[in-house]
Amino acid sequence: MNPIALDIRALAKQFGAKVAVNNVSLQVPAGSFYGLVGPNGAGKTTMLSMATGLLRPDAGSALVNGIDIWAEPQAAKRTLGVLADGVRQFDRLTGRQLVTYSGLLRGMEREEVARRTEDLLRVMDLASDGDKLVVDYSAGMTKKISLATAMIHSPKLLVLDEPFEAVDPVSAANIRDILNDYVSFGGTVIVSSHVMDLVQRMCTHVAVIAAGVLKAQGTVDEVRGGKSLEERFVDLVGGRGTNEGLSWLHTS
Ligand SMILES: Nc1ncnc2c1ncn2[C@@H]1O[C@H](COP(=O)(O)OP(=O)(O)OP(=O)(O)O)[C@@H](O)[C@H]1O
Repeated sequence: MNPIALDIRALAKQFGAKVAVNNVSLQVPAGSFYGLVGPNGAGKTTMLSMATGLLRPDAGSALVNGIDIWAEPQAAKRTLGVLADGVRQFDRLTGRQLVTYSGLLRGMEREEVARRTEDLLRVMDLASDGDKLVVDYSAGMTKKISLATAMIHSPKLLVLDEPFEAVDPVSAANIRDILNDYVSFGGTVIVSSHVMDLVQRMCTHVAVIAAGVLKAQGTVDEVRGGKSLEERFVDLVGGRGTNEGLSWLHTS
């Protein structure tokens, strides 16, 4: 097994004059539960999109389990499951059809796909909505069905952009259990999140990114250095604003 599940090497991306990701290198150890945190617009989605073959970088490369995602996309993607942020699903399919389609697309046997699809619908608490069109799903249901499509082929590495956003607490706890179990049996998970408390409790490692630049990476304990992750995060990304607030919003 490659000791580095995701090796991000000097990735860079600019949109017009805006530098979204500025020469970021990051090593995600195999078997880790890796959190990626940063303020809004920090470049997390852009970096993960480049590292998973969704967005072509201006410079740099990314190796998934030792395979260059842009040089050998098919081989690299075989070992990878991705929950992308804001990418549209084929939402005229039902949830059951979408997960099934995702498994068949990966070249899996139909019977195995059917078995895993039912398992995934059950653990995502979507069994009774499996025959509903995805376009009619709520935001949280869409997130959960997208997660199911990312997991059906049992990849070695799961890259999940904001997997808990819009998901109810019971479903989130179920998903956390599944991911913990997956990691304890050798899988690697990368999650981006804004919830510091969750990352501190759930992850073994964390990277902090702000304004396209990597500010810190390491084990959660190394990065937080005796403080809470939230306090450390505020230190690293420049602290809280000291503006005067919105006095016109005070109604009395
Ligand atoms: N397709 C695009 N065209 C132009 N600018 C873009 C594009 N995608 C991202 N950006 C810009 O790049 C920067 C990084 O955006 P990105 O979505 O990667 O941030 P993020 O860390 O995922 O933010 P959030 O936590 O709010 O989801 C932002 O300034 C954003 O406006």
